[in-house]
Amino acid sequence: MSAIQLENVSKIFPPAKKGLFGQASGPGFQALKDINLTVEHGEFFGLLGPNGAGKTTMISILAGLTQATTGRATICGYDVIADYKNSRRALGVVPQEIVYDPFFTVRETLRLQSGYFGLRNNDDWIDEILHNLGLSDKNDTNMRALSGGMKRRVLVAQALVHRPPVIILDEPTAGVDVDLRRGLWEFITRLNREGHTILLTTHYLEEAEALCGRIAMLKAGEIVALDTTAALLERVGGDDLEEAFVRIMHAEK
Ligand SMILES: Nc1ncnc2c1ncn2[C@@H]1O[C@H](COP(=O)(O)OP(=O)(O)OP(=O)(O)O)[C@@H](O)[C@H]1O
Repeated sequence: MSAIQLENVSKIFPPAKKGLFGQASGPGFQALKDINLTVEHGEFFGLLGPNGAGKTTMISILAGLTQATTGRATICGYDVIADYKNSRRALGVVPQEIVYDPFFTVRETLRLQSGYFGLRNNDDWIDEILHNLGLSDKNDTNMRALSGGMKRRVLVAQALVHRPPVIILDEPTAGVDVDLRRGLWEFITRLNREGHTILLTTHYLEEAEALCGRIAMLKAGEIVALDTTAALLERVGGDDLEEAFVRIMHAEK
């Protein structure tokens, strides 16, 4: 049983409705085309692709936030639709968008998140997460009083409160300073060493090159490369992953 599995997953977003009677304005948009992907337990996996390639759509399907039009997705063997509760329990997602409740402090936010998973007395683990993300001194700070980078740290913390075996990070280092980047990657690498499966999307390709054992590249909803980072670099050539990425994205199909 794999950590993450997508079998023949396609996603067509319905067309926007317009007019008095809400007529469909077009054929809809195909964001994912017949995706087959397996991530094994313990992998540090990179999902790369240009803006609009379909990365967030794929993550939303795995998190049960968007339904695939066709195909099937599982987390630790749990179907993301039929067995939503178990699949969601096995997964921690750090979303790309910064969303938060402005009425709570950092600790209250994390206690609330723990409550969603039925976890009481989770403060020891919350303390450890806060420490590792450099947030200990923001414990009692209201969410709206945090800087953008600090709010992002809280999103990471929220994804980890229930100690999920699979962690998906959707561009977690966008807009965060060098210190947090380093701290965050140390912490995530440690979690990976302890057995957590990590799926990361990022536009910082040097981060992906340093961290990910295997990489999938998405282009216009299709997987155009899938291999170990080392094999990709060797096969495509170039000095680094950024050059390999550019070559793959510009290659004719
Ligand atoms: N709710 C929606 N309705 C219609 N189209 C959508 C919807 N959500 C996403 N799309 C379209 O699907 C495509 C894939 O979007 P997605 O957000 O998955 O890309 P991405 O690879 O995560 O991009 P980025 O790197 O910019 O975050 C885009 O063309 C986007 O406009």
